[in-house]
Amino acid sequence: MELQFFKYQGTGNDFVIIDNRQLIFPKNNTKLVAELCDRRFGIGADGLILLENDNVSDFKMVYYNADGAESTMCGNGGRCLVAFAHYLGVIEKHATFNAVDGLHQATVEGDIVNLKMIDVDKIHEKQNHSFLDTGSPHHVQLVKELEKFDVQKEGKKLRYGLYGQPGSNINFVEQTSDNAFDVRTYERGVEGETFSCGTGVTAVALAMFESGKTAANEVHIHTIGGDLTISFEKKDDKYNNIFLKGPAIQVFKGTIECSV
Ligand SMILES: N[C@@H](CCC[C@H](N)C(=O)O)C(=O)O
Repeated sequence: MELQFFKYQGTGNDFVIIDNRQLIFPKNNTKLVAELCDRRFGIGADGLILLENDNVSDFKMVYYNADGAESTMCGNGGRCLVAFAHYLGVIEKHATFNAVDGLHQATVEGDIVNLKMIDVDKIHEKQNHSFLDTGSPHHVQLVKELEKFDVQKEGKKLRYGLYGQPGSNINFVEQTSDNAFDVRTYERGVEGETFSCGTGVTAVALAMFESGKTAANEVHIHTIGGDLTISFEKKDDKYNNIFLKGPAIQVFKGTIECSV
């Protein structure tokens, strides 16, 4: 079978995207998803996303990690899918779409996609880290000398050691100013460091606000792959109107022969 695909990246978090409105993609074929995401034997990506029709919104997002398993929400992937929907003409400037964690709204302006994330009502504050769910589970930990930090080794240890199954994504953070942080993320399902993680930087912004490290409700995050801005409101101990904003770019498109 010849499959048409598109490759997108959002601050270096990269995705294979497939227009599955005609339900052409074999959705239970974990091996195929992993092969397409393989950086040596496939197209190469941190994850694969299907754009599908939806009854109540502009489209539906189906997200798979690079290991081939369907997973929870992907913030950068959501932003890339909005850019793809815009490219296809499915949406104009505004979008409402359904994802595994519920309905999301987004706007597109040039290469910039601003995506509304789910509300967050619980942040677990521990001795040296926080844990919260921003659509996907995230461990947030401040470290010194982030640039030199062994994200792969320490991330893997915590991902399995502290969280077992189903595990968690692990974010290591260094504060750079009143309202800015550098972040490096170990992503479960990729089982390694990615260049950026959208639900991860969202978790960092909220955790840093909750613990008093910042008083700003617009936080700037620098990742290996680029810069993202997170804005939010806190009302009655609950975070709402959370937005994740940054670039989402089509890198290339093509076709690939695959056995299904
Ligand atoms: N890169 C994503 C997060 C993708 C999901 C994650 N790997 C998981 O399985 O929890 C993002 O931008 O949010």
